[in-house]
Amino acid sequence: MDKERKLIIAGNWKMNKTVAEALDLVSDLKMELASIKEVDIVVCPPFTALCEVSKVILHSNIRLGAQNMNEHQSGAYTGEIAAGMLKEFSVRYVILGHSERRQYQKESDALISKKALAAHAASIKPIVCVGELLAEREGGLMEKVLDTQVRGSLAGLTKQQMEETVIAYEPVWAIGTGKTATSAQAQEAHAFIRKLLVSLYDEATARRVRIQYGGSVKASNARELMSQPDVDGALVGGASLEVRSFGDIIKNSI
Ligand SMILES: O=C(CO)COP(=O)(O)O
Repeated sequence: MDKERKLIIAGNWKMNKTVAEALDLVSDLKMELASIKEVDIVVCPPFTALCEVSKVILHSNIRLGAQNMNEHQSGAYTGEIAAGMLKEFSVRYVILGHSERRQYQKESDALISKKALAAHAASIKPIVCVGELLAEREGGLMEKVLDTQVRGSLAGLTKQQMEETVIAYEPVWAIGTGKTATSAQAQEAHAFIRKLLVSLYDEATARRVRIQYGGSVKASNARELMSQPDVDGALVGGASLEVRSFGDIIKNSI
C-alpha cells in the first residue's frame, strides 16, 4: 500500500502476559515478522516484562513501547515509573492517556501533556490517545471532544516534538467491544485531527504526524482501515496478544 507516512502498528498488551508468556509471544513475532520493513512494529508489554522482552528484540525490526509513565523524573511517587527507567530497557515509545487510564485513573489532558513533555525530554516518543464515548458521538460531540483532548493533551509541544508524537484515535465505544469504527468514520475523525494540527502548528507539521486508529482492529478489517488516507497505523489491543492475529494485521496492512 502506498502511504504518505510510514505505517506504525503497535500492540497494547494491557494487563496481560507473564514474563514467560511475553517471551513466547515476542520470540514468535520476531520470527514471523522478520522480513517486514514497510511498517514500524511496536510491542507494549506490561512493565514487568519490558526487561526480558527488550533482550529478545534487540537487533530486530520490533521496537519496544511502555503503556504509561509518570511525569516526574524521580522522587517520592510510590508505585510509579519514570522515563529514565524505561530508557534502561531501550523503550522507544510510551502510550499516554489511554481511555482506560482516563477512566480508571482519572487522567486529565493537563496531566497527559506533562507526561508527553517528559517523554520527549527522555527521547521517548509518546503515543497519545484520544477518542469519544458512545454518548458523546450520539450527542454530536465527537469533534468537540477531540478538539479539547488534542489541544489539552498535546499542549506545549514544539513543532519538532509534535512531529515525533503519534496520536492514537480510539473511539471508546470501539475498544474491546468488537464494534470497529467503519473506515469512513475513522477517516473522518483522523482528517478532523489533522486539520486541527494544521491550525495549531502548520501544514507541513500536520502532514508528518502519524495518526493510528484503535478499537477492535482485526486481521479482517486492517486493510480497509489502513487504506484510508489519514489512517497511518493501528493501536491493537486484544488481537495483539497472539502471534497469528497480530502478524496478520501487519501483513494485511502492507
Ligand atoms: O484499547 C485498544 C488499544 O489501545 C484497543 O483494544 P481492542 O483492540 O481490544 O479493541
